[in-house]
Amino acid sequence: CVCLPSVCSGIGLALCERLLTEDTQLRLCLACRNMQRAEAARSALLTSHTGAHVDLLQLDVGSVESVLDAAEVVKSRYNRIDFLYLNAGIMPNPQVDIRAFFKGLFSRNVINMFATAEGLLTQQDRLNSDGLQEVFATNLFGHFVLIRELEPLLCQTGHTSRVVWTSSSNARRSAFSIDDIQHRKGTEPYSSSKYASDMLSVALNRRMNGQGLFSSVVCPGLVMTNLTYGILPSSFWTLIMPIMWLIRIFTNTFTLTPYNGAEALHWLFLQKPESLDPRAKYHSLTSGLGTNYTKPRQMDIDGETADVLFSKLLELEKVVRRKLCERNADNEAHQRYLSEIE
Ligand SMILES: NC(=O)C1=CN([C@@H]2O[C@H](COP(=O)(O)OP(=O)(O)OC[C@H]3O[C@@H](n4cnc5c(N)ncnc54)[C@H](OP(=O)(O)O)[C@@H]3O)[C@@H](O)[C@H]2O)C=CC1
Ligand SMILES: CC(C)CCC[C@@H](C)[C@H]1CC[C@H]2C3=C(CC[C@]12C)[C@@]1(C)CCC(=O)C[C@@H]1CC3
Repeated sequence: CVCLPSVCSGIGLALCERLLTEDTQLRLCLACRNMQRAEAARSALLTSHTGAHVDLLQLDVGSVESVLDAAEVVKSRYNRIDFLYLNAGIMPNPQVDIRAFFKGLFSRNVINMFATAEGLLTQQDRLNSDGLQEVFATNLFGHFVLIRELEPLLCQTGHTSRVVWTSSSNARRSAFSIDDIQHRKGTEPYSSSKYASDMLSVALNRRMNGQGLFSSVVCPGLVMTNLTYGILPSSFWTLIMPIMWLIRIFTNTFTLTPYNGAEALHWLFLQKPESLDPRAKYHSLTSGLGTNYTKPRQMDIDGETADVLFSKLLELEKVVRRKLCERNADNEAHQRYLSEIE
């Protein structure tokens, strides 16, 4: 079984198409927060792959309660998970620093700026219903809790299983602080959460390879999806498309289509886990002539800090679970009270 949160659109949906083309016998489980969109994604997949086995699962990865409920359903449906693609990601209220953009345009750093958006992007985050920073909760913590809950299906004797994170070239060490893992204080929660997911992948490999669980990180490049249409309107992107094709000659990170962006995710599916580098980020790249390929680059991560992050996430998980239990007990008490005064 291949479980994919979240694939209603963009890179995730393109990956599903590619996986089904690769192996018609796959059993896919699309985990999405919006079931209408999930149904639409399933119909689209079944139109191009008649007879494919595609299940749906309701999952809001930004809510711990939803993650716990979804994990129960998965455990009741499947005996084993071979691949868990952790693809859900948000970038709320993005702001492009126009001044920094023009300054960067005439600097030596220009290619790096286009590849990583370093110094260009900030976001405004908020608290979710669990009291967590929303970007951290969605891009990292929900996935962490999901892996923890699905451990029995992922770590089975005699089998290897894979966790694959859709990270970003925007993940930057300087945006992340081990003393503020949720990025409560900064203005780059997206970059921080993606760097944290890179670290978590390293920590998972350090802890779980012995139990047959292998984690990898992917960067899809710059892809036109709902996420990028949230940064600048689609009409703008369409207008500057010729410039983007031109930039692609200098940086192969402008993969642009979801199909191209899913290259490294697809490539990883075909690799033996033992042959992969636990500290590499696998980049989807597209050449000026439109050829897709995957290239690993070493991540700027130290293993000890990655272990500290893992421990902090375990601690936070405990706290959130306790809060959830208290909230449910309160709700039950309130329901009892309401029925008594009826
Ligand atoms: N586009 C790009 O240039 C790049 C994208 N990425 C990463 O790629 C991944 C996919 O993004 P992309 O395809 O571009 O953009 P999309 O917005 O198309 O895809 C994001 C997916 O995440 C889902 N999602 C968001 N929040 C939640 C949630 N709380 N629970 C469940 N699902 C959720 C969305 O579901 P819904 O349909 O309900 O909104 C959607 O299916 C993200 O992790 C992103 O950070 C990384 C680098 C570059
Ligand atoms: C002429 C145009 C190409 C001008 C566009 C400038 C910026 C809006 C973009 C330059 C680099 C881009 C980029 C991203 C968003 C848009 C840019 C900042 C991402 C941050 C999108 C999400 C990611 O995960 C990584 C991308 C890196 C590059």
